[in-house]
Amino acid sequence: MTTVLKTENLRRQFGDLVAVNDVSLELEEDEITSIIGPNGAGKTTFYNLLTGVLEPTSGEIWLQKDGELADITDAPPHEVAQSGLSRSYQISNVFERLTVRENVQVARIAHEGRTLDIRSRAANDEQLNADVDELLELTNLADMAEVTCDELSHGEKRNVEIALALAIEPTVFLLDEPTAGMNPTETKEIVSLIHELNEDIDATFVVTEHDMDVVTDISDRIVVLADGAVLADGDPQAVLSDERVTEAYLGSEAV
Ligand SMILES: Nc1ncnc2c1ncn2[C@@H]1O[C@H](COP(=O)(O)OP(=O)(O)OP(=O)(O)O)[C@@H](O)[C@H]1O
Repeated sequence: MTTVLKTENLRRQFGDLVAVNDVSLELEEDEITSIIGPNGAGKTTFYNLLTGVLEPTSGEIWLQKDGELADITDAPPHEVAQSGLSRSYQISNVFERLTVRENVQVARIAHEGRTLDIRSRAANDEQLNADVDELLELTNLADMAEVTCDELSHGEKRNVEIALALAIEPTVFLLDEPTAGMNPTETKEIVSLIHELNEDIDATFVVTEHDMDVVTDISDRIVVLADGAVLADGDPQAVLSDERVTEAYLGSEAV
């Protein structure tokens, strides 16, 4: 097994409150890991640390790049993304007035713009179009490529957000509550898309999700955070039948 993302004693305090408490995790290539926990457990803070949105109080973050783990602890968000850690937000992040295709093109150009000069960009338009077509196919958006995003349903927009996150060719893909605000049909569709993507692309998925049916369906591994620390970690059945996990959720809202 190859470790693609590693945290070592990762900690974040807000004053005296320890939101993430010395979390050490190693995430393995090609696995879907769900990070769950009751409200206030530290999931969002942990994600914000991984993506460079927040600076850790202490500890380290390592991401696989070119076959080696690189220290990204102090990298700002754009550098973290450029290094291969991509995040799809639960809050809609698309340009409403652009078509689906244009949105994906913009994301792809923004990614390539960091690595190619203008002359080679122009020469690479064909490649760009091929890459965009592939991203649209992967995310089941080929049929609605020319539709402007303000005409899409909530579920369809989520697919666009996923396409945008995939445009940077991530090594690790963080999905932040992918089914939030979705109806049962949309939820089913996004779950099957996650399964398909896991087969089709070479990325490791990390998911935070409140819907436990979804968590059970998609996860190879579940990590439970409680009070900022890892309470349980491992095989979904074992973790979900762990009494400590049930207790952690007692008294908090249902997951
Ligand atoms: N910017 C902040 N300033 C102060 N306290 C914060 C801040 N952000 C988070 N916290 C606190 O840190 C703890 C962890 O919060 P966090 O949002 O990471 O949990 P969560 O697991 O994502 O919760 P939820 O499932 O409700 O979104 C909570 O006690 C929260 O109040």
